[in-house]
Amino acid sequence: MAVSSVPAGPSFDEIRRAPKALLHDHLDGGLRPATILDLAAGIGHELPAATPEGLGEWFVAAADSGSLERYLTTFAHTVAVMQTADALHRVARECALDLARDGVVYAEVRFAPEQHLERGLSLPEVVEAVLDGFRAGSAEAAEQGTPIRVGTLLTAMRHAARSMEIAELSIRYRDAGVVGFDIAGAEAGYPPTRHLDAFEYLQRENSHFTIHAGEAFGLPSIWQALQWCGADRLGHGVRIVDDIGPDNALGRLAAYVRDKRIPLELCPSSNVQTGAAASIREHPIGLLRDLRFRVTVNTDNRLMSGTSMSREMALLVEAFGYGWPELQWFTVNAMKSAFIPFDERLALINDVIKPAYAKLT
Ligand SMILES: O=c1[nH]cnc2c1ncn2[C@@H]1O[C@H](CO)[C@@H](O)[C@H]1O
Ligand SMILES: [Zn+2]
Repeated sequence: MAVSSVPAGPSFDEIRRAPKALLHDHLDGGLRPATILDLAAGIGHELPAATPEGLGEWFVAAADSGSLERYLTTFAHTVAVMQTADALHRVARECALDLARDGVVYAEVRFAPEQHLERGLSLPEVVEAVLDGFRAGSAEAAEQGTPIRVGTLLTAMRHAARSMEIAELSIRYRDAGVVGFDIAGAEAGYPPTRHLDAFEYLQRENSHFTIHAGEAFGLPSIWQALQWCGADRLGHGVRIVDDIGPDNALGRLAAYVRDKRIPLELCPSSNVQTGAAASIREHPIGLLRDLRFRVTVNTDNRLMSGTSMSREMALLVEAFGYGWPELQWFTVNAMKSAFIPFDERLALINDVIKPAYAKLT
């Protein structure tokens, strides 16, 4: 008797070799565990584990907390070792190399300059060290045959009061590698409208920004981010499903998000860890894709989730049975939603992404 078998989806290794685009990745959430150990030893910072494997496991377990607030406490250890120009340069260089090795051809990596001033660096020194590190890592990646373009987003912390300064910093460095602005941190109790002056300033400067919204808090946060602050994209935005009824009827906000093609920077593993989704299989990404929202797949924090772009895609292949057409769609969606100029986005889509997926499908 012939055994019929379901054709297997793309394997992890095939996904790794396919070009991918990443819009939501935190620099201080993606350090190599060995680098944290090395940098911590140099400054006498005490860590909860003594080996790279042990430390990697500690981050994932500690971040697996069911709450965004507890998840965010793990960043104390990464931010602590990123307080000198050398350390920032190293972390940024390694980030570009790690993403390139994972097959990411375009990445927007974000971090909060205001969190790196503990040992005397100024805000411009922080930004320059990171931009230099990305340049060095990207140049090495190109030499190794895995070219990557890295754009930087400057994040302001939503509980703090420096968003205007950080917005100005993003404009000062807009021609040197900074492609946009973001706000992050605990969501409940810190609505994005606290930073309205910064967003209005950025709009007047014809700049781009995304806002973490609809992750730990629901629709009001998404509505404010879009209709008060003017965000170009939503960091997570996963709770937009709260505005989708039975029979998939869209409420006015969900309809607006879909009609205006507002990009959703979805981060499946991170959402499971913070409790925004019960499991990958139950993650709203399946529904949002079926309804043709502008869905993108992202890592958020590779260290805290023990993940990579390839792993996030492989998890979706496993959970939802996706094949190359869906993975290409996510990748093109991300590229269309990037903050670099239109002609550069188009070049990556037409010259890099589409030809590679054409060979795979
Ligand atoms: O998923 C998230 N939601 C909100 N804030 C976050 C998330 N991941 C990281 N950060 C925050 O962003 C800062 C700058 O990179 C990190 O230090 C962390 O506090
Ligand atoms: Zn994030």
